[in-house]
Amino acid sequence: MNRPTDTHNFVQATSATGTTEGYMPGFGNDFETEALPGALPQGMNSPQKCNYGLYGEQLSGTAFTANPPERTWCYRIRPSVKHSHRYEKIDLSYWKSAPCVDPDVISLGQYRWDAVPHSDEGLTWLTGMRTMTTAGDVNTQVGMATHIYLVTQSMEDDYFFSADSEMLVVPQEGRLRFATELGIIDVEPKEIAILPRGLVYRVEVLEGPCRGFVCENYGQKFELPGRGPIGANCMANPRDFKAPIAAFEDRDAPSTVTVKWCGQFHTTKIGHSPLDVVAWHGNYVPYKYDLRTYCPVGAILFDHPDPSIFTVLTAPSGQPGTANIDFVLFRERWMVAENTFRPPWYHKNIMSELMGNIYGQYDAKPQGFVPGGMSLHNMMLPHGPDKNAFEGASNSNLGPEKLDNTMSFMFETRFPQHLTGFAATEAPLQDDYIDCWEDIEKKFDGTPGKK
Ligand SMILES: O=C(O)Cc1cc(O)ccc1O
Ligand SMILES: [Fe+2]
Repeated sequence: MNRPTDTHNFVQATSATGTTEGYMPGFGNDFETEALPGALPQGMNSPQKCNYGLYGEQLSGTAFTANPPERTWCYRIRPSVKHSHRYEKIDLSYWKSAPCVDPDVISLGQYRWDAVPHSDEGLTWLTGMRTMTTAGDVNTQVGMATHIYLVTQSMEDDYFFSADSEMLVVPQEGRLRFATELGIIDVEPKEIAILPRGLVYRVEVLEGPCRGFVCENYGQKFELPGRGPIGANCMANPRDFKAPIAAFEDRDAPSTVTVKWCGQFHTTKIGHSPLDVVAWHGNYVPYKYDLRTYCPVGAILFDHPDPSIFTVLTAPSGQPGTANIDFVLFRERWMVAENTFRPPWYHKNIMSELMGNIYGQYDAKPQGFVPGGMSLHNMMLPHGPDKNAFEGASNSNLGPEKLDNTMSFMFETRFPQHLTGFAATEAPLQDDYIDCWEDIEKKFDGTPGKK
């Protein structure tokens, strides 16, 4: 029943559906999985002695009394407290946390970047993380950071967890493996992965170089948005979210565990792989989601709805309806609205909008917003279609039109986003971005019906 995987001699459970796919379907489910038969206690969490000599350990991702509480019970070869050194601070100077306001940087502005290029330097998940913006405050667990990752090297005997954040990973190039305490998640472009706060993992390169975007969520976890009148179907469907089946390695090797904690990085040494959870059950899990399964709902007669209609996941704040972060997807879809200016309208927004292009062309910006590139339209800063998009969309024949080969996304937060020094000076900022609106002409001449 159990099958070893190709790397590091993992022993992996069989999936709930009896296949060897490696994942169990469902968002927010209470899962159970074991990589060795009988490793998971039944009917109780803390038997006096666990089978196989395993140690029971609970990972709590919400307050005990949250509604619903989220936690996972792990049955592991060694408890995670076993480490041989005090934590030492280490410097990962490109990975920033809020509050991070550089007095030499002006965050007020409309900004756009080309794809950050790879370098010759070998970079891992930790050394290759490049923070672009930060918002809120990591210490009070509100807000977020956005990063670009440039990864060419696997972590070998090095492991990581973030006590600060849940990480939403949006690959744009290459394939990555997240070997986690709870199992293995492989992702490639058009998929996303979510790594919960506190979960230990190692990141391996399956096919490099790898580039992508990360939203580091300091606040409450991402959840599915309320569906309101849309009802039970379409948008992101719960069954398309996949949690890994249990997989463990029993490996003694000098190893490090790096911890991100209150914006700082600390490392300790252990003598074994911490990916030694043989069985687990619970609802606090890493997961992946295939963006191609997102079923967009939109305007089918006239006008252009707010982009909240394309929300895949939302991380709530304490204020109902006002997210800490929304993760919004602009993917292939039909445009059919009659007598309508179809691209996004010109607007100012209290939320700040960080966008990334996974592939193709975005309708409001036919040029300049390139795959791997990002743009930032900060709190209350006007933006909208560039001159070409405006002219095209206000003069085209409005038959049904398929927007094909297009996938961009937005990390939208209630907090203003501050640029890092890297974003302002090292990343390929397009100095002429605001010129895309420069040639917008005055058409008004006092004549009604002017086109
Ligand atoms: O600015 C953007 O391109 C994102 C966006 C898209 C949309 O359809 C409506 C509003 C909005 O902010
Ligand atoms: Fe916008």
